[in-house]
Amino acid sequence: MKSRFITFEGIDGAGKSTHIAALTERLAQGGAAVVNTREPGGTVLAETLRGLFLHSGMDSLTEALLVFAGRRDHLQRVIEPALAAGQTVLCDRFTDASFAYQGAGRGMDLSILETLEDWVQEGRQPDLTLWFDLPALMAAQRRAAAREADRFEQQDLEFFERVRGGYAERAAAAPQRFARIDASLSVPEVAAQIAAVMEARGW
Ligand SMILES: Nc1ncnc2c1ncn2[C@@H]1O[C@H](COP(=O)(O)OP(=O)(O)O)[C@@H](O)[C@H]1O
Ligand SMILES: Cc1cn([C@H]2C[C@H](O)[C@@H](COP(=O)(O)OP(=O)(O)O)O2)c(=O)[nH]c1=O
Repeated sequence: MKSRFITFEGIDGAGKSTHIAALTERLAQGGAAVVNTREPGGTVLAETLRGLFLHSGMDSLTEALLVFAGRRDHLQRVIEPALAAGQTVLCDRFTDASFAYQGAGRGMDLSILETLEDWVQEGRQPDLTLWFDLPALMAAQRRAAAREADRFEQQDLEFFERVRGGYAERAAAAPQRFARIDASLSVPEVAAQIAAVMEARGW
């Protein structure tokens, strides 16, 4: 079976988790072997780094080094073996998040992130990135209703609008890979957009 690497991106509270579950079921019904994973995290080592990343204060370069170290381990131990076995990998966040959060959000030099991306991924890119786009205010309202904020989620609306802009830049630079989903709509409407993207690819 043909492997597929699909990533889910967007600001916190955009609806990624909600739709990963639904897409997993849809793909599994179609006979795909689906691997669900996430970043930061996805391996024992990377989950340890995730704990540090989410809960300790640090500068943006340190954040990027931690998250790309975890990504390397995640690629080697989980993502590449699954793709080699013809499986479908659904990953909640990947490198676009580093460009959006550390780059656009925290102002880190994008050329350093590009270098890390080249070193760590050795050319590997997602086959499809579903970008859940919605205004920062709406995402904050959904988060507030749902859960307690972690270190990143406590940032202000301006930060999340910058992150959103970072995703928009990545999407413009890779229009074949990215599909923008209007995440401000209802859950069924968002699900319909995702289904249309998948159908357009024959998936
Ligand atoms: N389209 C939607 N409309 C309204 N609420 C939504 C929608 N999608 C998700 N939610 C709710 O918003 C909150 C954040 O969604 P979640 O899927 O956890 O986002 P993420 O994984 O992107 O942070 C959850 O309480 C979820 O039930
Ligand atoms: C993958 C990645 C995530 N992050 C941030 C985005 C999120 O705020 C946080 C991950 O938290 P997580 O709880 O996984 O996100 P979500 O709210 O979508 O469930 O880490 C980065 O800053 N850089 C990265 O490279």
